Amino acid sequence: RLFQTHIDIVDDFDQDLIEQLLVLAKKHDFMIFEDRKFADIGNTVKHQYGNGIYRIASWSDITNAHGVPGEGIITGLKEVGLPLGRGLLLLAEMSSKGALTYGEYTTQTIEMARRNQDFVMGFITQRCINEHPDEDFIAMSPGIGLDVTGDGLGQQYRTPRQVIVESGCDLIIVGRGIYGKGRDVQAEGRRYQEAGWSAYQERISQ
Ligand SMILES: O=C(O)c1cc(=O)[nH]c(=O)n1[C@@H]1O[C@H](COP(=O)(O)O)[C@@H](O)[C@H]1O
Repeated sequence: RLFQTHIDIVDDFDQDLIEQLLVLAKKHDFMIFEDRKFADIGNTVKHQYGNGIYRIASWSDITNAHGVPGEGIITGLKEVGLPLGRGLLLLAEMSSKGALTYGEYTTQTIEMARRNQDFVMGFITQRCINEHPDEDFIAMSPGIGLDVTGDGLGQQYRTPRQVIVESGCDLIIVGRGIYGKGRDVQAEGRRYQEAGWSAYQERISQ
């Protein structure tokens, strides 16, 4: 299980929040994924990842980055994250309408990951990326919804079955489908977990 954070939108952030999060992660056995989407040159992201108020690398097991600045972004993040045993996801394909993450951009992003397998563990993607028998990049997919197909701000939703069975992804990332306005968080959490698990079982039984 994975808990995704956007730490920079917490209004009352302090170090105690991190301490509490780490206690919960241990108690309930989940990993933490700060969805920071780094996108700057290696030297800058190195500091954004390791320093500042949030010190993301000190508590987040996984983070993610765009390939747009070139491979230096991975090298910079790796300098900080590898000694701490962290992992990186590259954004190969985004879920939003009109996203520019396709074609040659996506191809080159995947090649960057292949050259950095000591640190890049997978992708944010809408489909399975693995092509070679020895590749085991994890494919994590946001844009998951059982009840709606969009949010009016460009987000596009597919069902767990479409993403896991039809597109071969491994993990679904669900936000407002679980905690959206008026939703019963526990019931929705179970509903999405069950939908994801049954889709996964269908895929591996094929
Ligand atoms: O990197 C991400 O997690 C991400 C990539 C992407 O292409 N699309 C996308 O929606 N996300 C994130 O996934 C989550 C989706 O939230 P909901 O649309 O509420 O389910 C948000 O935290 C987004 O920032």
